[in-house]
Amino acid sequence: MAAPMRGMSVLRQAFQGLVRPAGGQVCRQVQHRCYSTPGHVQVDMNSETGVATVRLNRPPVNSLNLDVLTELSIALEKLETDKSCKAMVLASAAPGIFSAGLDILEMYQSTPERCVAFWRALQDAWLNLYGSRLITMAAIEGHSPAGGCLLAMSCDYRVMAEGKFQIGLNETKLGIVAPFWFTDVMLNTIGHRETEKALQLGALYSAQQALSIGLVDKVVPLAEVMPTVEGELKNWLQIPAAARVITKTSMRKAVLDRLRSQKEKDAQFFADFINRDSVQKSLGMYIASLQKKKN
Ligand SMILES: CC/C=C/CC(=O)SCCNC(=O)CCNC(=O)[C@H](O)C(C)(C)COP(=O)(O)OP(=O)(O)OC[C@H]1O[C@@H](n2cnc3c(N)ncnc32)[C@H](O)[C@@H]1OP(=O)(O)O
Repeated sequence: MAAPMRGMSVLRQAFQGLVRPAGGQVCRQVQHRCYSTPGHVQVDMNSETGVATVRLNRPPVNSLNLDVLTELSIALEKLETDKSCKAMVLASAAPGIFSAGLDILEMYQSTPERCVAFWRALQDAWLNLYGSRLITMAAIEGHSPAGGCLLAMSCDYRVMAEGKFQIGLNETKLGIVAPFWFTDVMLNTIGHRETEKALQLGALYSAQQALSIGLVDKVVPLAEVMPTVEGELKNWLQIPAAARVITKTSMRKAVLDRLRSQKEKDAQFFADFINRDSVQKSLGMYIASLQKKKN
């Protein structure tokens, strides 16, 4: 095993294959390279097709805390610079869930410093995903509220499982406000009128409803989600990459630049907003309602 390089986190080095994380496995096969770490993001790179599958793996609900977001960001950075990688499928390793969104416990009774660090990690993960040169597809095999919906919307294409699962930006129901860049992504996905309704109501949609407003692109039985994504990828992979990337970049640049130009202000705003007494009270009540659901 290579010695860790100074100035580089062990986590980052592990993802770059320089060190083997304690207790983790780095396995390399002829066609698949899987970076399986004790962390919460699994990357399986198929070097024959150039398609990487990135699975969120933080059971029970893949809530996005500082660690998950940091790992996701690093995984995306690594794939971005891997010349053999052409496409990325974002999926979940936890059954019945894509992601429950941001970890509410990161926002409840946290310190302002932790809130800022957490928000920066979210900003970076999102900038890497929305700004990726890769073809990105979301395989939504379960619930996908709030931050989970943001991740899915930030991909180029979404396939969702039919049935009881829900997707949407439900922030207002928690007494919080979707940040401007969540709104921008939703505007780019479903248009102004639907976004106004969706955000004010904190709407969570069934897969069929999401399909009808263009929030997802295809709805299929659960077992068909991955095969459908793989089939769709074949179409996208046939398009000359440079032309596709320039088109994608030109359509997303304004939204990406809007956040890039005010990252620190946005992080500070989040920390101040989330620590307001009224917001903390709403979050406390929402957490209690999640607990009560079980009893
Ligand atoms: C300005 C900031 C913007 C914020 C954007 C956000 O992302 S805020 C997060 C919003 N997320 C939600 O509103 C989702 C809340 N969760 C649910 O509705 C359900 O958990 C879900 C996803 C439908 C899954 O239901 P299921 O019945 O399968 O699981 P259960 O509710 O029993 O949850 C299991 C345990 O996970 C805890 N949990 C759920 N969601 C979160 C979360 N987002 N953050 C932290 N923890 C979460 C839940 O409380 C359960 O915990 P337990 O200790 O087992 O009781």
